[in-house]
Amino acid sequence: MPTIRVEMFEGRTVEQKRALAQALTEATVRTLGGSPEAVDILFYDVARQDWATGGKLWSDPAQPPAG
Ligand SMILES: O=C(O)C/C=C/C(=O)C(=O)O
Repeated sequence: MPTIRVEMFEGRTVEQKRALAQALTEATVRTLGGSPEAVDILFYDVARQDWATGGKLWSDPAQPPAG
């Protein structure tokens, strides 16, 4: 069964997660076939202090551009 992991910043509402789960499930069935009951969606809420991009934590204040 397809299992889709969604890692995103914490703070999304349960309504947003419900809507995203529905949309991802529909897209998966449309693309791969099978039944919606075979699709699992796992949500992982990540704190901004636990996520870095380009070597910078998302919880840290943005730096002004150099120059
Ligand atoms: O919006 C989120 O929940 C996570 C976003 C991450 C990024 O925008 C990124 O890693 O660049």
